Amino acid sequence: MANTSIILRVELTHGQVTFGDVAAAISHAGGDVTSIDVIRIGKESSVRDITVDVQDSAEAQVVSAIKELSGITLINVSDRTFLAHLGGKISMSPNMPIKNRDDLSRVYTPGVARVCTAIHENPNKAYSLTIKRNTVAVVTDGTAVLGLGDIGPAAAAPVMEGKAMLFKQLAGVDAFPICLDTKDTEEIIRTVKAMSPIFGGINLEDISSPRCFEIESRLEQELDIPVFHDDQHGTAVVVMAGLLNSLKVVGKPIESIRVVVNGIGAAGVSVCKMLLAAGLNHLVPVDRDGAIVRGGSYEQPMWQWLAEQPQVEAEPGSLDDVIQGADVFIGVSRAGLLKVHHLQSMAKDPIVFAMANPHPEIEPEVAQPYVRVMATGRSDYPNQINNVLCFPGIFRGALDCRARRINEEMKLAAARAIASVVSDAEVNELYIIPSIFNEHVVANVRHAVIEAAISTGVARRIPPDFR
Ligand SMILES: NC(=O)c1ccc[n+]([C@@H]2O[C@H](COP(=O)([O-])OP(=O)(O)OC[C@H]3O[C@@H](n4cnc5c(N)ncnc54)[C@H](O)[C@@H]3O)[C@@H](O)[C@H]2O)c1
Ligand SMILES: O=C(O)C[C@H](O)C(=O)O
Ligand SMILES: [Mg+2]
Repeated sequence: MANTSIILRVELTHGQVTFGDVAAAISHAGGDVTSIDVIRIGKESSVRDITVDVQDSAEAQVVSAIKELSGITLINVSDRTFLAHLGGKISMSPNMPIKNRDDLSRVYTPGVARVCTAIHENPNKAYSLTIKRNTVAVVTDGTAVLGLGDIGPAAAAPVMEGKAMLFKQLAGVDAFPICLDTKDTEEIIRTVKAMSPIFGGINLEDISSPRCFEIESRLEQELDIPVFHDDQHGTAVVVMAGLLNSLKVVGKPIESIRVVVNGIGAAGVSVCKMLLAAGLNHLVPVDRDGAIVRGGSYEQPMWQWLAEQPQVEAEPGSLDDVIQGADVFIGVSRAGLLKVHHLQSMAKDPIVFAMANPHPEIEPEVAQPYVRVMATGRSDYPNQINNVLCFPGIFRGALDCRARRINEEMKLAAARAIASVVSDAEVNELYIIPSIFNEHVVANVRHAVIEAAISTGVARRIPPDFR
């Protein structure tokens, strides 16, 4: 169940109520007091900020429990998550101060003109003389934002800003959120191409399927910088990493397991492709109308591609049917679709990756008694399978070696690099995937990605540590 942290600003009238009464009321209503700040102490009353951890569902009870006490006035309730978003989460800052006319004439007219001319004469110099070498556009149209669906470009911005923060903090990449007010495939392609000169890479984010496949493949063909749809490949890379380690826990080889992937959209298609490339022999892709079966005929080209793969099962059925006997469930669909009776019908030692965000296909507390390995996309449970483990390091590597594209070899190398951060001695049910704060993740992914880029001939520069 999700926890929120709220701050209650209260005025307590001395002699009528004690702080102990307030703490007891909060605790009784399901909240957990984590800190108290005194804002003002007066003769008659005092004002305090009380920070309370509370489950989403109990927030209203905590607030009304406070209101019911006598001798206390609730001045304000603020939510720390909203406070963290005030004014946006990122900003731009110059690399040097402009202190005098001399500085001005170098960074701006007239000095800048010589630099412009140099780039005009040799466009490659854009990499050494502009932000292109380190800048990624995080592009969305707001049509598949987390599992919230088509909420539009403005509402998508907090996710894109969050991705930009993570790019910078984890990998030093300067990423910029671009939220486009169009859902038209051709217009998105045209716009991204038109703005590409300043960027060293394009991270497509939260664009719904099937348009995302066409947008990505066209941009990949038409641009000479890496284009990477994070929800497809970032997710597949991290799922692969988590699965490699989970299979060690349960002692099953990938060749013999049966995997159900629920939700064959952007993330699901790429997850299926990567599983097949890694040697999976029994795959059941499921979308809203049930299993996508071998030999079936589908309008959506990627579903049709799946229907032509020999490892995809031919037996039709709903999730209820096909989950029976499955070793692994991978959910990249919607909240709440997986039930306890599904888990009970799976093979021994079930592995469940319920990755819909922000609410998984099944809540971990509910699933835990029936599964051997449980993972979600969220940071507040163990085993966070989230594409944030991939995109910072993969772009760090691609930018450092000026890769033309991010190819399959680079993705597989990234998956193995993430998995290898957890050693065989460490791996267990609650630790199949490293934390995003593990300092080895980005470094290992970067290294593996550059190595793969060099060996497959897509690197246009050999970074100093590889010479
Ligand atoms: N943890 C992660 O790193 C991560 C990464 C990417 C996506 N996700 C999550 O996965 C989900 C899907 O993301 P996406 O980008 O692929 O979106 P998408 O819109 O491209 O795909 C979602 C798919 O789920 C299918 N679906 C809807 N209802 C279904 C049902 N009842 N049964 C089976 N399938 C159903 C849709 O038809 C669609 O094909 C979202 O919740 C997203 O937050 C998580
Ligand atoms: O944004 C995330 O947390 C992961 C993923 O990109 C998603 O769309 O859910
Ligand atoms: Mg996403």
